[in-house]
Amino acid sequence: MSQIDQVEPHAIPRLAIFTDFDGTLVELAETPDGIDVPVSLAHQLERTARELDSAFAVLTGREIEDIDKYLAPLTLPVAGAHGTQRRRADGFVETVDPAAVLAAEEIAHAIEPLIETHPDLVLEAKEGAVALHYRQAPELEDVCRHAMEEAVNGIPDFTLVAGKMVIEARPRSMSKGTALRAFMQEEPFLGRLPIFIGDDTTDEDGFIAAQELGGVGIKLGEGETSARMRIANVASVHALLQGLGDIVARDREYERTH
Ligand SMILES: O=P(O)(O)OC[C@H]1O[C@H](O[C@H]2O[C@H](CO)[C@@H](O)[C@H](O)[C@H]2O)[C@H](O)[C@@H](O)[C@@H]1O
Repeated sequence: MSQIDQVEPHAIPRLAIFTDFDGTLVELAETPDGIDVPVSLAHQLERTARELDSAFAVLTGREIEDIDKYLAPLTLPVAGAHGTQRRRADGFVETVDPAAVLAAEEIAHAIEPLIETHPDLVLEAKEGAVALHYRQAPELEDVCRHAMEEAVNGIPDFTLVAGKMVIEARPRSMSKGTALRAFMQEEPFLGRLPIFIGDDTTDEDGFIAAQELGGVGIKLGEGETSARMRIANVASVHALLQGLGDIVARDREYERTH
């Protein structure tokens, strides 16, 4: 037994951890499919989730099936497509609003001709959301914004959000904030203190929700934010998750042995 194991731990609040995916758990890449996801990531997240009694969820702009593909065989609670999709901790997948699915299809359809003209743009047609990426053609940012504005014009239930080299359309009523609040009303999140870690403007709703529920938002990198805390980079996020898991494990071990 090391010296630290003999020191009585301070009672830490029971935590619920929520994290963004791109730019937070994995480094950004030129294209959505180009990300490098180390095999060790799923192992690390599995361990952190286990220490937190599964009160660990990913809130992402990607679809749930995309996250599952990158973290297989791990299946976590996930809110996908900016809160449009949600898989609860008990594995139940909520039905996506059919009106949102149809509207997203309509928006994607309207953008297709632009992609044919500019093959460097990437269109992601998701269940209930649409992303138009211009990372490989930054000079087309305004063209993309105008095209997306026109595409959502006449769909009052949808709004646009600007992320990192991407313009996304999603239902107005859905966000990472609504998803975080929904998780927090359910086991095993209920009664815990929420922490949300993210890097982008699309994470702001999540920071605000976590903080309104008494928790903390942690912003990775620079830029204006509502988050009360900051973290430097993806490696630091991995270290933080590992460290929080270690603290909870140590508390549990201390209770077991004293
Ligand atoms: O909420 P997130 O998990 O951060 O997802 C936001 C979007 O991430 C992806 O796009 C971003 O990452 C790509 C890969 O690094 C990068 O090429 C792109 O420029 C970024 O915007 C994803 O493709 C989108 O569907 C997510 O909404």
